[in-house]
Amino acid sequence: MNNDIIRTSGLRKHFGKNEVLRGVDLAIPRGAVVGLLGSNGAGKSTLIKCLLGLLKISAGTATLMGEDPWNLSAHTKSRIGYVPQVVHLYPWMKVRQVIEYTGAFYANWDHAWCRELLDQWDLDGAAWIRNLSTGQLQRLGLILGMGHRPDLYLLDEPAASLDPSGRRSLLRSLLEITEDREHSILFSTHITSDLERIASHVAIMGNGVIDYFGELDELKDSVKRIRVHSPVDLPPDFSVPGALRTEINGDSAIVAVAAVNDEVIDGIRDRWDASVDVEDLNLEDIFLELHDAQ
Ligand SMILES: Nc1ncnc2c1ncn2[C@@H]1O[C@H](COP(=O)(O)OP(=O)(O)OP(=O)(O)O)[C@@H](O)[C@H]1O
Repeated sequence: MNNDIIRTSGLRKHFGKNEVLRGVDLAIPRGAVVGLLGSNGAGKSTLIKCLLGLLKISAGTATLMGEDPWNLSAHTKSRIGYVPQVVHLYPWMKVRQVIEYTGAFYANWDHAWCRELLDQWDLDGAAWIRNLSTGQLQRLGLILGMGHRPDLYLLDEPAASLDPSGRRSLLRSLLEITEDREHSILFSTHITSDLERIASHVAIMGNGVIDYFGELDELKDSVKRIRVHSPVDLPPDFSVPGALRTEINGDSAIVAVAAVNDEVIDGIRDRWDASVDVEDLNLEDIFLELHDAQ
């Protein structure tokens, strides 16, 4: 039996003529914390919904905890925690009431933990849902999606409406949850600094496919910016193997490279008699370089 909590192969989803997912291949190991990056409209929410069985895939295959998402067993459903991008709740209920109402659907609801999260996330249990701000609603949505202590968390932009202190509390809770390397998280986000703090893996989506999936550290080790200074002007066709983007300015060049290694650096030094400096990039820069290179 393989250890992947989520697996897709050639997963496609179209809405009428609009093909949003165009062959997604993904294998997420159990215990991974995966940050899903992609531009607006790239298909992140659609992928999460397909994995949950909220949308039926058009072609290809997918498994979640070894089951077909469209026919998940009740047991597997009870092990998933989903928090949608937009949280809709009953406006006539109070915060504590909606937590108790939701908890009643689960045999293993952790009431004590929910009280702790309410406290940590500064939510008033006596407040009316209709009076909550967008960020407070998102905090409550997270508690409702997590209260049954799921094994797999699918979080669609969980921090989008949170203020810095809310984001920090959420990240702390997610770090605690995943400490044991048994729980898995797939979360979409545009906030790369959050991703860098908690993710073990990164998936980058573009044009309905996964352009990159791998360990965060590996990605950061391989994509670099190099600065080349040559004694002579560099020609317009100056190129470096694996270059994502090249900016030439007389005798110097700045190049973003997908897979930097000693061979690449030595090759430039020998060919151009140039000095080469290698700079680390943060995840946001890496995402933009990979995105712009498409
Ligand atoms: N139910 C639907 N019917 C028709 N089109 C849809 C439906 N759901 C999503 N789409 C389309 O699929 C595309 C991808 O949307 P999706 O919400 O998955 O993107 P996303 O990567 O999550 O974007 P964002 O970062 O803006 O949240 C969009 O063009 C959207 O209009």
